[in-house]
Amino acid sequence: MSLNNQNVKIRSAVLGAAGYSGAELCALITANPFFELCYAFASGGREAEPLASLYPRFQQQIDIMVEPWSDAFLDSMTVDVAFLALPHEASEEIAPKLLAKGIKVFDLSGAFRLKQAALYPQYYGYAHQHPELLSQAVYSLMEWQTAPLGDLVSVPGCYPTACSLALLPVLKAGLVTDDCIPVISATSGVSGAGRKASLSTSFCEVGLNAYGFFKHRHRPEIEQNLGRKVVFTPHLGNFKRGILATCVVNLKKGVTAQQVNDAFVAAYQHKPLIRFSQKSPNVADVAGTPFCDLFWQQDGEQLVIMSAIDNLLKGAAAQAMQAANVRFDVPETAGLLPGALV
Ligand SMILES: NC(=O)C1=CN([C@@H]2O[C@H](COP(=O)(O)OP(=O)(O)OC[C@H]3O[C@@H](n4cnc5c(N)ncnc54)[C@H](OP(=O)(O)O)[C@@H]3O)[C@@H](O)[C@H]2O)C=CC1
Ligand SMILES: CC(=O)N[C@@H](CCC(=O)OP(=O)(O)O)C(=O)O
Repeated sequence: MSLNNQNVKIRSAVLGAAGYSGAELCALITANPFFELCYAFASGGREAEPLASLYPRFQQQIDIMVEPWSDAFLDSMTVDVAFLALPHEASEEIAPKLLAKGIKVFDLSGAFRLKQAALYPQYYGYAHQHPELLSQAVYSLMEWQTAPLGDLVSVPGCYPTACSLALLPVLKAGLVTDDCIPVISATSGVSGAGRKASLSTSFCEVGLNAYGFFKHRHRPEIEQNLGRKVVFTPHLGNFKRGILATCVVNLKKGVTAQQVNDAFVAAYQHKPLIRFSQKSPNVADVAGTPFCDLFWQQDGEQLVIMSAIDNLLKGAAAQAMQAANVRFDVPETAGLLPGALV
């Protein structure tokens, strides 16, 4: 389906619009001349409310009601695409119903990211109810995606986006030793945990701590992307948005700085949402933007790669928008550049 015509807008719904990444999506769709935000939904458990009342920064910018979701909308709403910014299990339940209605689905949760259903109980804590969809879902790390996106698009996780964009250039270029297990430490801002209240993410509790040692659900996703084992340790930091990932690998003997540089240039020279930093990237410089900032330092056979993204944008909503732009054959950065609405 090609709709490269601003008069025929791609009719869109956002489920989970009351949450952090869903609200960002509402803003990006509104800013995109090729898409029309037709519906915004929250869970069934609340009253309809303007998005601008849930997020006052959208006053006089986005005029849409956030409605309580019910399956009745499956029959009444007319849209081309639904963006799901829902808990994993809710996405898993709702996505097949939308697909059955002929609606393209871009899912921001982890429900369809892993190819092996057997990993879901271990890393997500539940057995997958629709394993048949895992092979159909196309994973949209767009800088590396070459296959067509299809009807069910699984948008990468925030940490896997930061880490995979950092590591894939040198891995794909064959510069890393075969037995190297990349070591990744990544710190996320608190919006990574979503808008719902919880003690561990409340203002007085958050400092800087690691969590999820070896067991975090993003570990198998990163390993699936890289094709090798990793040691992945996420951290929670006391800032609102952004992820800074530090990735360490061993290079093959004799790999030069020029070869490393060339690998990054070859991978990203035509990728508009990747920026090379001149010094260690700072989450403050990517917050509110759809960019991934990369920086690397080499000492002999050791390479450290730093990656910074906004977890809610390049790590979620902007990446979904980027994929939807490509899926519907409109400019890849429509609605994303020059700046996201924040
Ligand atoms: N936050 C982040 O940095 C990132 C998040 N993601 C993923 O995106 C998804 C959303 O995350 P986030 O925005 O943080 O989450 P939030 O907790 O901020 O928002 C979740 C939204 O989903 C709605 N919802 C919850 N359950 C249901 C249901 N059963 N049916 C319909 N709607 C429901 C909520 O409605 P209500 O408000 O009424 O409760 C809310 O609007 C998650 O899967 C997350 O893993 C992906 C990348 C990064
Ligand atoms: C700080 C924080 O809690 N971050 C979340 C990850 C963000 C997220 O929602 O995960 P997805 O990218 O898979 O959707 C976590 O560690 O579970």
